[in-house]
Amino acid sequence: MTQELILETRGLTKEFRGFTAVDDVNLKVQEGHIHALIGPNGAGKTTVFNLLTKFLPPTRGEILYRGKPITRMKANEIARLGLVRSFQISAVFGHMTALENVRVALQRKLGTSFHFWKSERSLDHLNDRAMELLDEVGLAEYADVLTVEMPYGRKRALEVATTLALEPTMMLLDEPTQGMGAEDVDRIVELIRRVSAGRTVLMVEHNLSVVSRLCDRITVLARGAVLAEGDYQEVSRNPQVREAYMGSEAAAEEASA
Ligand SMILES: Nc1ncnc2c1ncn2[C@@H]1O[C@H](COP(=O)(O)OP(=O)(O)OP(=O)(O)O)[C@@H](O)[C@H]1O
Repeated sequence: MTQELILETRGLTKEFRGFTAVDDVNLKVQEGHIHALIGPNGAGKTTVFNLLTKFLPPTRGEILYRGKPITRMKANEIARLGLVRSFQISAVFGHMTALENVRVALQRKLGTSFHFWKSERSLDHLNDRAMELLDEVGLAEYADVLTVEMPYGRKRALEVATTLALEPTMMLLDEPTQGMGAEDVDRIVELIRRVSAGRTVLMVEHNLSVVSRLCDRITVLARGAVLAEGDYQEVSRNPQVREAYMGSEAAAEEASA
């Protein structure tokens, strides 16, 4: 079996004024996997995600994509290499229809190619492709609906469609099921499974049932460092992982008491 790494971090560290939020993290994501980053509150998941997606510069360490350093590249540069962060809902335009939003994403991908705009047929082609992408995420019937009028779960699916427009090799998803009811969660799980075919996915996810259903490999962070790594069976049996989660639950209960 080939075990090609697509994304790797070496000694990734982020300090905020002396506080180490991410501490010497060596992450290895295998090509084709759905890989989850989990951990109790404050473990550093979001900070790692923001380092990988270039929202934050690391204090130390390296990020490699397909063996090449991307540590100092910008978000749009890594997107061109195929490493794409799913857009936030705030980046989807509410006053546009679902179809128009996907079209804008496709246009963004085409960017500078001026010749493209000269032909009526290319615009038709753009519409066809946008429709295909909507269909892929189960939103064909929402094509002409204004985004602002779409239910929350459907907006997240639209966000995935706009990400797919950039033809990612690897997708980075930040809590894709956050704030969703059970029905939407199931739909997004199926969607991620479907769009992960032929791709690699790295996701930060709080919902452990989602992680157990979807992920090939899981990295558990605690206090900024990697606490455990393995498949769901392995990490959920790990006593240190259980303790880290229980500790944080007890702390949360205490805080809300
Ligand atoms: N910009 C910042 N300045 C200072 N400290 C920060 C900053 N961002 C994050 N931190 C701290 O770094 C630690 C890790 O935060 P992070 O948000 O990455 O954790 P998380 O695992 O995503 O948590 P949660 O599950 O609660 O979202 C926390 O203690 C947080 O307070």
